[in-house]
Amino acid sequence: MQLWSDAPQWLALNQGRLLWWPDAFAAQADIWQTRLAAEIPWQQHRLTLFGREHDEPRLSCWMGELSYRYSGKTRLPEPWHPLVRDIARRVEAICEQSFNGVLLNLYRHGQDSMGWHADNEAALGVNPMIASVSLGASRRFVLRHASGERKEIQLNHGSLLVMAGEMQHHWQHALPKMAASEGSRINLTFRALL
Ligand SMILES: O=C(O)CCC(=O)C(=O)O
Ligand SMILES: [Fe+2]
Repeated sequence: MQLWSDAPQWLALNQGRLLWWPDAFAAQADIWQTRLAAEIPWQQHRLTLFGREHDEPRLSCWMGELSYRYSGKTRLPEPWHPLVRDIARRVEAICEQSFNGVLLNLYRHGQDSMGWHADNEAALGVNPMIASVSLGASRRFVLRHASGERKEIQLNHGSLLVMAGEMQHHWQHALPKMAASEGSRINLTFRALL
């Protein structure tokens, strides 16, 4: 599924919906990427897989007003960075929804990734809206429904993707590994915690 347009459009999914706007922040994307790469306090977190600890294959930073518990760990929030707060306000205006936290991810190269998961923590509420801004290297975002149905979106520099409706109950998503030579990518996923 690859759609190009200069206006946001809602894509109806089986049990969920997506807002996809490839050019949402095309004009600001370069400067945002440069500043966030340099100014965010990026952290290397560890994850436990089959009883063994590993570095997560990306750097990240949880920012906002509340602690966030996911994957069995509690993350204390970094205070809002002024630029991230500015991006949040723009995303809120498009989504007509307010957000009180954002998970920032830094994929340093193509071998950094995120495995299959749903953003379904209880703290996000029943049918959360999650708004994702992508900066830098274009990466494949893959979705799979419980029935086996799959979708794929190429998350390009400056794009906005919003997941909404009941999709976190029925779909998982992932950012697969690619060639190591891929450039770096920053992703911001805005969330509203209860
Ligand atoms: O990097 C992405 O586009 C996906 C990030 C994601 O799914 C998450 O942070 O929960
Ligand atoms: Fe996610």
